[in-house]
Amino acid sequence: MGRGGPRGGARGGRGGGAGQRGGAKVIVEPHRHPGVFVVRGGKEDGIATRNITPGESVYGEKRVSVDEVQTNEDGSQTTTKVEYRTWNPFRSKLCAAIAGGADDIYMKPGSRVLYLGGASGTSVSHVADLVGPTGFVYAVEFSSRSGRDLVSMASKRTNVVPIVEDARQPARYRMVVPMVDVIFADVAQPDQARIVAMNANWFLKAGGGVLISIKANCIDSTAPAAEVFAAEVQKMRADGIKPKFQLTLEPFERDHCLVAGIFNRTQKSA
Ligand SMILES: C[S@@+](CC[C@H](N)C(=O)[O-])C[C@H]1O[C@@H](n2cnc3c(N)ncnc32)[C@H](O)[C@@H]1O
Repeated sequence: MGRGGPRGGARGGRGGGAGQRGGAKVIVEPHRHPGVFVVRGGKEDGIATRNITPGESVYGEKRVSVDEVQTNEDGSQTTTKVEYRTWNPFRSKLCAAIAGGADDIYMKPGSRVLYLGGASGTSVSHVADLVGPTGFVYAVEFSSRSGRDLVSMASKRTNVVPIVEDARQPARYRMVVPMVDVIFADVAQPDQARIVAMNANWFLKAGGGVLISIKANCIDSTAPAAEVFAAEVQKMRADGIKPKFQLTLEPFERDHCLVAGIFNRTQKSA
C-alpha cells in the first residue's frame, strides 16, 4: 500500500465466486443503500453484504470473493480480496424489503441498530456486515434456544450485542443499549406495535427510523391483511411514529408487509 493509505472506497470489483468450480466471473456493485451490495454474474442478480468475518458463513450462505482495486494517494494501486455473503430475501424480511424496493432502511455503515426478534441471528449477521466495524447491532431475542445461536454468532462479531431478554421489558437491557439510529422489529407478536413504541421511547433518537415487519395473521387471523396493516399503521401514529412508506414483502413472504416510519420523541409515551 502506498503512503497515505487508500483513497476512495472500493466501487465494486471482479472475481470468482468463493468455492465455485471453474471460477465463474462475478461483479459486485454497491446497492443504492450504503452497506448493501449487488452481486451480478450468476444465474440472477443477488443482494449481499461485505463479510465482517471473512472465511466464515453463518448459516451456509454462499460467499463471493472479488478483487478490489484502490488508488493510493501517490497514484499507485493496491488490489485486495474482499468477501461478500449472499443475503437471501426468502430468509430475511429486511432483505425482502430491500429487494422489494424499500425507499429507506435508515441504517448504513456506522449506524447503531436495535433489532427486536433476532432469532438465531441469520439476518442480524447481515445487519452486522451492513453497519460494519464502526456500527453496532443490539439484538434482542427471548427464546433461549435461538438465543444460544445468536450468542454464538455474536461471539465472532464484535459489533453484535446479543440480548436474550423479552423485548416487552426494555428496562432490563437499558444498561447495554445506548441511543440508537433505527429500530428494526420482527417479533411476530400481536402487540408488536406496543413493543416497538416502548423500545423507541427508551432507546430511539428523535428523528430515528423504525422498520416493522408485520405478519397479518399474527395480529388478527380473521381480518383481511390490508385492514390489519392499516390498523398497525394507526397504532404507530398514535405512538409518535410518523409512517413514511409501506411495502408488501411478497413474493418472498406471504401476507407480510414492512412499515417504515420516523420517531418523534415529543409525542405521547407508551
Ligand atoms: C419471525 S422470527 C424473527 C426472524 C429474524 N428476524 C430473521 O429474519 O432471522 C420472530 C422472533 O421473535 C422472537 N420474539 C417473539 N416475541 C419476542 C419478545 N417479546 N421478545 C424478544 N423476542 C421475541 C421469537 O422468539 C422469534 O425468534
